Amino acid sequence: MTGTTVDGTTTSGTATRTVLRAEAVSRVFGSGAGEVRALADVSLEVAAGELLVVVGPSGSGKSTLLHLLGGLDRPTAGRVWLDGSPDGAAGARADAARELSAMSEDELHAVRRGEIGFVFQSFGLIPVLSAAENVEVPLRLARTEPGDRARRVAAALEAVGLADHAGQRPYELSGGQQQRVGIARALVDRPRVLLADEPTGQLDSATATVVMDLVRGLVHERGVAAVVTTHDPELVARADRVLVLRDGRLEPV
Ligand SMILES: Nc1ncnc2c1ncn2[C@@H]1O[C@H](COP(=O)(O)OP(=O)(O)OP(=O)(O)O)[C@@H](O)[C@H]1O
Repeated sequence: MTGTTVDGTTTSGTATRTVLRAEAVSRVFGSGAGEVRALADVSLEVAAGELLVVVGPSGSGKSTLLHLLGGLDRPTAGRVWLDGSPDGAAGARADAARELSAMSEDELHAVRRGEIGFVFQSFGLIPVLSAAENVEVPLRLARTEPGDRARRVAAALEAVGLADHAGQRPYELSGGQQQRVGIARALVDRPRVLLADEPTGQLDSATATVVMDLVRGLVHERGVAAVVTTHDPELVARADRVLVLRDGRLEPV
């Protein structure tokens, strides 16, 4: 299994690098009368440095899509690829693509830990740990050397404007600050993909805008392929591209 990336091209012809790709992905929960088709035939691509925002009403399948893209769940049909296309489309090299949806649990675990950063609506911080210790968690799991860990945690907190709050615990921080810790934690191990499920859902609209601007800046600066779901129409303006989900299907753009 290679870690090589792929060079593709967008429809506009600008050279980009596709990092994440879903091909005709469907997810059905339950069976018989209780069957729920949460996603139906969804295809998308996300490029390095691109902020893709997915909007849609409650129950339209946004979380389900993010779970499939992040290898937290497997599609009932269709495939999810990291690093481009399986068939050489758009200039991609076939041998560079890795099918997330076909990986073993161990492989998925390694990919999730090393290549994908997750941000959650409820922040997901560990209450007894300081901001710095929370950010450090992925580096500890990756067995990063302590000196390097300290440097990278400091840089990540600096990047989200929280250098002066490193020692504070989550309950001593505002909601917006807690989510900035969540973003620092998601990015500290330099993932190539960032997946954020309603990251501003618990924030007031002014704070939500600040947090989304921060995500946008970091995604562009670091060349991360990002997918963010939201209900908030204000945040759509921050997207490089917007997809609309309705009843598990992508609406035509
Ligand atoms: N584990 C599950 N078992 C059964 N049904 C599920 C499961 N997860 C999601 N669903 C159903 O799939 C559909 C899509 O749910 P999903 O959580 O993806 O929507 P969403 O767009 O993220 O909603 P929200 O904006 O309210 O978070 C819903 O009908 C939901 O009830």
